[in-house]
Amino acid sequence: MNETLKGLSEVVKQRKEHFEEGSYTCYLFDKGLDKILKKCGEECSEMIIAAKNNDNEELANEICDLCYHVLVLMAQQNLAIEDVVAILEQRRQKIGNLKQFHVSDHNT
Ligand SMILES: N=c1c2ncn([C@@H]3O[C@H](COP(=O)(O)OP(=O)(O)OP(=O)(O)O)[C@@H](O)[C@H]3O)c2ncn1[C@@H]1O[C@H](COP(=O)(O)O)[C@@H](O)[C@H]1O
Repeated sequence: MNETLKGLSEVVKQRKEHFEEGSYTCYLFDKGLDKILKKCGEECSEMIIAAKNNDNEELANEICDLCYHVLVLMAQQNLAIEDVVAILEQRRQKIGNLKQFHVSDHNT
């Protein structure tokens, strides 16, 4: 798993366990699920607009905002990043195998 995402996920989980003055993450946990969901929706819309405007610098920044808020959502719901990555990995292997199958199918 990517170290940056893993590190950020750890910080977010720590913020859920221990209050820290001035922490935006603590502010989100304090507000609760509705606020976190609202922020995920908002950041998702901003990502879409950045893509529509063909602004890749803005798009990258909005994707970062969205990833951060999704990590907060996962911590709020007690969903471990490892569990999400495991599903991605299963899909990667399954789809990789399917492609191999189709290629060998064509060659026979
Ligand atoms: N990656 C992020 C990150 N991305 C976005 N944001 C915050 O998300 C907010 C989104 O901006 P908006 O203008 O949409 O929202 P706002 O008007 O500030 O706030 P709302 O009232 O709308 O909630 C900003 O305040 C950003 O600072 C983040 N805040 C924190 N992190 C990471 O989380 C770590 C812990 O941060 P703290 O919890 O603040 O210590 C940091 O070191 C960073 O690595």
